[in-house]
Amino acid sequence: MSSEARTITYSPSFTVVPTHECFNRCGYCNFRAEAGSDWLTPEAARQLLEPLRRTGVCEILVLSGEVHPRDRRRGDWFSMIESLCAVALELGFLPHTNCGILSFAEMRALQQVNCSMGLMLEIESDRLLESVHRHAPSKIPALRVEQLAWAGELGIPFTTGLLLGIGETWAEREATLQTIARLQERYGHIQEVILQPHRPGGAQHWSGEALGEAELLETVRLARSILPAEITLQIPPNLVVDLLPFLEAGVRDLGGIGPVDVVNPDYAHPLVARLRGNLQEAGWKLKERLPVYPHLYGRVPTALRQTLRTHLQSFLDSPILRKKK
Ligand SMILES: O=c1nc2n(C[C@H](O)[C@H](O)[C@H](O)CO)c3cc(O)ccc3cc-2c(=O)[nH]1
Ligand SMILES: C[C@H]1O[C@@H](n2cnc3c(N)ncnc32)[C@H](O)[C@@H]1O
Ligand code: MET
Ligand code: SF4
Repeated sequence: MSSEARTITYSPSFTVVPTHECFNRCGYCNFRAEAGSDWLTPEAARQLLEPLRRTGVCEILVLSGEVHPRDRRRGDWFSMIESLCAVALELGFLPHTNCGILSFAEMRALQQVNCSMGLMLEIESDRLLESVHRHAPSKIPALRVEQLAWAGELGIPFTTGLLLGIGETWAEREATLQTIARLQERYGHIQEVILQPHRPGGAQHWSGEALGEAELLETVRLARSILPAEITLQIPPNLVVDLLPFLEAGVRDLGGIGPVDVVNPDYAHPLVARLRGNLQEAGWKLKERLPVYPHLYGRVPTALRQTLRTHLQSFLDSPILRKKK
């Protein structure tokens, strides 16, 4: 393999949670809280983000619980997320938002203040609406497929993925991957697919077990055989013991790495320096990337382009990327 092929990327990121409040109750969720839990104000967001300037963080990952589209507080919830992204941008960061199901107008509005966005397809199976997704209307597969198509129509660089080990069959995994491949063929906006193994935490209702690594590895191989080559496969490094077999099977990205994984708070992210060292010993080079992949830079709103260029320049200037003399 050429040295170029032995590169694996990650995004230096920091996660901000507008609210843990969510009207869905996914059986596997360790993140959600009941209505009435705190919402983040733009002032609090500014205080949180200000100290992160010039620390190497590029991406602000906005991950949120959801307020029902027909709830009278939906407008306020949406405005909170929009202003949070605006604050992040103003401070020189690049937002990537995954706040669940959006109306077409909401998605278009968030596009203006995000360099990419995301929504996990999870598993395209109506059967799961009787188990883990029984109380989660946002997880109706047809709704989520429509969201991915809307993002495509709007030309938003997009991250999606599968949540694995939630009671799905191999046929359902395959069908989910095929749907993503079909959407990509039509719109070309999907930059990466996360293969997210279910990991149990203290707060979830459902008592399912963790997905085994051998099965995850098999799924990576399946994904690589179904998805077009321009879609990067991502595995969260804090949810597997040994990354190397996954890299051999075609994983080329580790996603956002920051102080905490708010979705799986019991699983600490590895330290980047340590990860870099371990990967280097195995012949892999760990490299920073922005929340948008290079072939989609052209789809980033013009108002965000200067910030994009600034971060790219700082990558080029950083000592670890400087060429050996
Ligand atoms: O640290 C995490 N980052 C998560 N991310 C962050 C992701 O790794 C990066 O934001 C993207 O690679 C963009 O840079 C998600 C992004 C999405 O669009 C959709 C789902 C996730 C899920 C997680 C997650 O569980 N934990
Ligand atoms: C943000 C994304 O996090 C994933 N997610 C939610 N709960 C868990 C869990 N216990 N283990 C792994 N991933 C999870 C879902 O796929 C969601 O879409
Ligand atoms: C912890 S999940 C955060 C994103 C959103 N609520 C979803 O499930 O798609
Ligand atoms: S996974 Fe997302 S949609 Fe489901 S309960 Fe948790 S926060 Fe809500």
